[in-house]
Amino acid sequence: MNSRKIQVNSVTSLREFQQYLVQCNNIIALCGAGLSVASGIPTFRGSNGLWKEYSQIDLATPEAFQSDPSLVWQFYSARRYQALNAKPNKGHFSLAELSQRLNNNHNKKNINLYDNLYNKKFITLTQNVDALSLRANHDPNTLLQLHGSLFDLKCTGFLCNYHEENRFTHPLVPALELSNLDKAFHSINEKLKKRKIVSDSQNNNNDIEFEEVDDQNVQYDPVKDIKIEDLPHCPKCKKNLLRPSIVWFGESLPLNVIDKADNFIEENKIDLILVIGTSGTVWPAMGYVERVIRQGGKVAIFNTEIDLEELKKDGVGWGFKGDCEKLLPKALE
Ligand SMILES: CC(C)NC(=O)[C@H](Cc1c[nH]c2ccccc12)NC(=O)[C@H](CCCC/N=C(/NCCC(=O)O)S[C@H]1O[C@H](COP(=O)(O)OP(=O)(O)OC[C@H]2O[C@@H](n3cnc4c(N)ncnc43)[C@H](O)[C@@H]2O)[C@@H](O)[C@H]1O)NC(=O)OCc1ccccc1
Repeated sequence: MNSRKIQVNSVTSLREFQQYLVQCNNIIALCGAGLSVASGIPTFRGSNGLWKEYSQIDLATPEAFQSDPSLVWQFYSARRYQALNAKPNKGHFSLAELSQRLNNNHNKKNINLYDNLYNKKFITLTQNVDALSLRANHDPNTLLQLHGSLFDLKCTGFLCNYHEENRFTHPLVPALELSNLDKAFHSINEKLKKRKIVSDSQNNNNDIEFEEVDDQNVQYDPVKDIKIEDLPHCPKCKKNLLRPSIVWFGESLPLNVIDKADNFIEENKIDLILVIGTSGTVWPAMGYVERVIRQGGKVAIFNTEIDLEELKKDGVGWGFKGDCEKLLPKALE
């Protein structure tokens, strides 16, 4: 197939993609928020996307945590609660099944012949922090959480390397108890809006009047101002705050994760990268697609929004337009 010919959503493209898939030896899946939409987790930039409501800078940076750990903890505690109450969807399960099938074929009896013959390798690079791929029983050795997880915690102390995986406790501390998720997100939004108004007025040095909102008829509880001592603290050094072990903007990805991904790409000629439910705006995550294309590998995009021009320009391979929860099981069967 000449690389310029782009196939989108046609039966032929699906068959052609599947014929190519079975010939591939080394495959990568790069996932974004679109993969978890069917599990009820909002995207970041979609219509009611998180970063639509709030700016990353206010909540997903070390500076934001430094200046207002109470607000940032309430934001991540609410997302943790949301992810805890979510369930993996068929999109997560089809990737997990592929990881179990391809990576464990050495010691399994019931594998079909060609899987073993071709000794295939598959890794998933997820930008999602909701741990739903793990809960879908994806092979943990080949699932790389590029941006960390809502369920990993680490100490903020420079000299303390404490970290824990905590997938079940909610709330982590009584002060982070939240009555209603939407209300919690709404109140965080209100607080940031107010803060923005204040900062805008200061910048344009005009003083502002806040018409006092009498809270009782406003259906949301204002963001709590949780005292530092009531926030999650490190049980080891007993001094410093714990923080979500999430990669915030301006922070490096986990080095062990970068190394594993780099080694996989350097040691294997990657035949195919599945780009699933991501807007491709965050780096260095998107750099992996470029590296596969540079290696001569093909790209298959699964997204509700497919920009054909972009596809044509890159001459990537395939674009499957639609909900990845429906597309992936069919494409990877
Ligand atoms: C915004 C962007 C321009 N900024 C960056 O990329 C920055 C800066 C930067 C670095 N290099 C650059 C190069 C160029 C430009 C900018 C940069 N990168 C960083 O800061 C990175 C760190 C980036 C990681 C930030 N953390 C996240 N998450 C954790 C937090 C949290 O979650 O709160 S990023 C976060 O946003 C990203 C959201 O993107 P998507 O997942 O794609 O979601 P989005 O909503 O955008 O799109 C959803 C898509 O799904 C589709 N969809 C919707 N429904 C469905 C459906 N049903 N089915 C299929 N598809 C669907 C939609 O159409 C859409 O396409 C994810 O990565 C997510 O993890 N760190 C760093 O560079 O550090 C340096 C360094 C290096 C060494 C040492 C010290 C420092």
